[in-house]
Amino acid sequence: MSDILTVNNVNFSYDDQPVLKDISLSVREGDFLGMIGPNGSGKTTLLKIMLGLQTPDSGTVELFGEPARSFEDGARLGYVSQQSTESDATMPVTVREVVAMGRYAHAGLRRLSERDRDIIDRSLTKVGIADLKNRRISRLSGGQRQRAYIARALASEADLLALDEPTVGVDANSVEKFYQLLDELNTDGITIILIEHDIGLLTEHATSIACLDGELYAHAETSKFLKTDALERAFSSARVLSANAPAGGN
Ligand SMILES: Nc1ncnc2c1ncn2[C@@H]1O[C@H](COP(=O)(O)OP(=O)(O)OP(=O)(O)O)[C@@H](O)[C@H]1O
Repeated sequence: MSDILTVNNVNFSYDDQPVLKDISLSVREGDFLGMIGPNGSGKTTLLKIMLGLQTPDSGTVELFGEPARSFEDGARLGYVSQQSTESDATMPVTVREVVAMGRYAHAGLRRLSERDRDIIDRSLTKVGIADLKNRRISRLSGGQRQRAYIARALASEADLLALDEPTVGVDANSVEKFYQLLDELNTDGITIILIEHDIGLLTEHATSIACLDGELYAHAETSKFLKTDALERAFSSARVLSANAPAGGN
């Protein structure tokens, strides 16, 4: 399998506050990469840089062989950001309309075709919320809403799905079902990058794990990662880049 995303020597600061230091890693087609690290360790920032949504101070990122910042085929990417930051969560649109937005990445301004509508319906069914399609997105639970955003990515026929702590506030039973869905999508060939604080879930589902706290402590296949001391170092040591970094915040 070839690399679809490469990060080379990336550094990033917010104002004068260093957040990422000399990060290099690659993601191969078909990977299920889990990213873990303490609060405020730079995971969300790195994910945004990987997707070309934020520009590093130095270093390069290539997405599907192109510089990530100028990558234009948004339909190939599905990004499910932290729940609170989704702006359409409060808009008066139905679940089906949100999912249809993924299809407009292909259809542009033309009317949706029979095939487009079929793909939208299949995406809703795949994530298990077909029965909620006429409900307003704002009336869904957090877990249901995350599924709607994944359906939107499926409708755009994304090759890469990036999720930032998608199951925060979701009950344990639904978390397990959610991860089963991710496993299925990964088996279907979709590459997944996911930020998750639960190492147990990553051990069970991710094919590789990256641990960071400003710098990258380790990135390896899951079984090899578990033999490293990366988690211990990242979660027990003082902050590498700044002892005063505030926790959390996005
Ligand atoms: N827009 C911003 N402006 C200034 N500082 C920011 C901004 N966004 C994040 N930060 C800071 O950058 C650091 C890394 O934040 P980031 O959200 O990438 O970490 P994270 O590992 O995803 O955290 P969490 O696990 O808490 O979600 C934190 O110290 C955070 O306070």
